[in-house]
Amino acid sequence: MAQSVWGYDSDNGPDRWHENYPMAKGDKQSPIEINSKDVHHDSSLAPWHASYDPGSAKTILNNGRTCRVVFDDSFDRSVLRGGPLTGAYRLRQLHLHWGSSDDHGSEHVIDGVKYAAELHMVHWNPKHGNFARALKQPDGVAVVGIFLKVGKTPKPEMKRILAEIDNIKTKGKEAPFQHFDPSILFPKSRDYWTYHGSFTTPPCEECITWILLREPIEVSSDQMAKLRSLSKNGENEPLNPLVDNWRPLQPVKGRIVKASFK
Ligand SMILES: NS(=O)(=O)c1ccc(NCc2ccco2)cc1
Ligand SMILES: [Zn+2]
Repeated sequence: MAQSVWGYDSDNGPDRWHENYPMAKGDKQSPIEINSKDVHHDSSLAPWHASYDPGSAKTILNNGRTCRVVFDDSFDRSVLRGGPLTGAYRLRQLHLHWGSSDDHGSEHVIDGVKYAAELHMVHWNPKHGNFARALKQPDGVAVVGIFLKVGKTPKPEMKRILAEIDNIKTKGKEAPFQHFDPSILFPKSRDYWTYHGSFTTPPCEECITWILLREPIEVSSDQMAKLRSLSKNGENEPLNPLVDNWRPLQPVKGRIVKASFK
């Protein structure tokens, strides 16, 4: 019987990840709840800057666990700098986590508020040579997290990603996705929280400097429904909707969350 690959179902979900990925029980795991009363305003925190080359966008895929856009990270082509980071981190991919309804789906929770989805832009530190080595370092990876809040108006900048979903409905499907600058997805404000944590999926390595944007972007309920039309299953398998691909909250274990704003 093939070992059940990790996922979000009862037999392979977050409570069992530690069986194959021991880091899942570490003391710097993500996501966490951000409680504004416990946050430290750090006036020394610099603003962060993304300079992304739209030509670095390559493909969009459904891996059965999320929808992911992949970028060319073979040189410093699309990079994130500043904020809590030292040096330029290369953009490797972006993906999302979402719920089965609009009232939940984000991984991080802010003062008890769960958003409908959370978008992650994953960057790695080239001083470590490659992504595989970077994920073994505490300063190896930086993820910008953007919350998606359901409102009356659709987010136009999400339309290209959502339009591509019809071509990647089932697990393993991939399509070209070019000429895309993901910084169009950023909200107006650059305010952020930052803390040290982990991948929110296996291998759960504690290599991430999280940069969570305070201002959510607004999407429509129809746009969320489009995201939920993705399937976990492969083309000729029974329908298994790709929803609720979020990890539950993990223990903060004394970590300090810093805010760039008062
Ligand atoms: N949700 S997330 O932003 O923390 C995140 C980001 C990237 C990975 N990558 C997983 C991986 C590690 C080695 C190969 O592939 C996993 C999770
Ligand atoms: Zn993620």
